[in-house]
Amino acid sequence: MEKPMEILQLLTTRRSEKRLSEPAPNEEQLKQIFQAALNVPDHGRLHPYRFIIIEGKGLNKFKTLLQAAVEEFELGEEALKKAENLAHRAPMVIGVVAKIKKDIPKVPGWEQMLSAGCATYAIQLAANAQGFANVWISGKWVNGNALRKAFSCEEYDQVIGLVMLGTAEEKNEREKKIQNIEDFVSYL
Ligand SMILES: Cc1cc2nc3c(=O)[nH]c(=O)nc-3n(C[C@H](O)[C@H](O)[C@H](O)COP(=O)(O)O)c2cc1C
Repeated sequence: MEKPMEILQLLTTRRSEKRLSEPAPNEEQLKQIFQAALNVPDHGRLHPYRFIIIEGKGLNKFKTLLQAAVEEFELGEEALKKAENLAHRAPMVIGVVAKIKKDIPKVPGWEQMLSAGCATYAIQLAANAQGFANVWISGKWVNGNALRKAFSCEEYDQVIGLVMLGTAEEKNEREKKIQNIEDFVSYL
């Protein structure tokens, strides 16, 4: 490990940012982000994740997919506005799909889902490490049929995240999240 203190600094101070503008990661920076995602713990080397990059004109298509989910689930006018805002909240979105195989006895679905979750977190950290801000969003629209189809989801797949990526408009200064480690950690 080259610079352990810097890594710890990132892990212990990371924060999400919801107000994001240009620039988003470029091709080289995205490669680093996906290399991080592809190196998470992965039982059976199943690579149970797929990533969909949404930027430029893709963001308009993304908006129609979110709006389709609002209609499909009858979420109402407010959700429609929320969908529109979400599609224009960041210059880039990475959709993360957990690719779940049901027929692998040694690696149940929950393990595959966790691997995909780790990959999503790795995307966030690798983006942070390169100076980009982000937030992991889900919402009811992740189950929308049109979105699932656009993300090439098969029957047991789950869209687990829409990672909004860009540059922080204003730095979100908040206190460290965990106040009392003792509330969460014990010895056997
Ligand atoms: C699986 C998952 C789904 C999430 N979905 C949403 C969401 O739809 N909307 C939202 O505002 N935050 C969502 N969050 C929480 C944010 O990503 C973020 O963690 C939260 O706002 C706390 O900020 P922090 O990461 O700076 O502590 C989700 C987090 C996870 C892990």
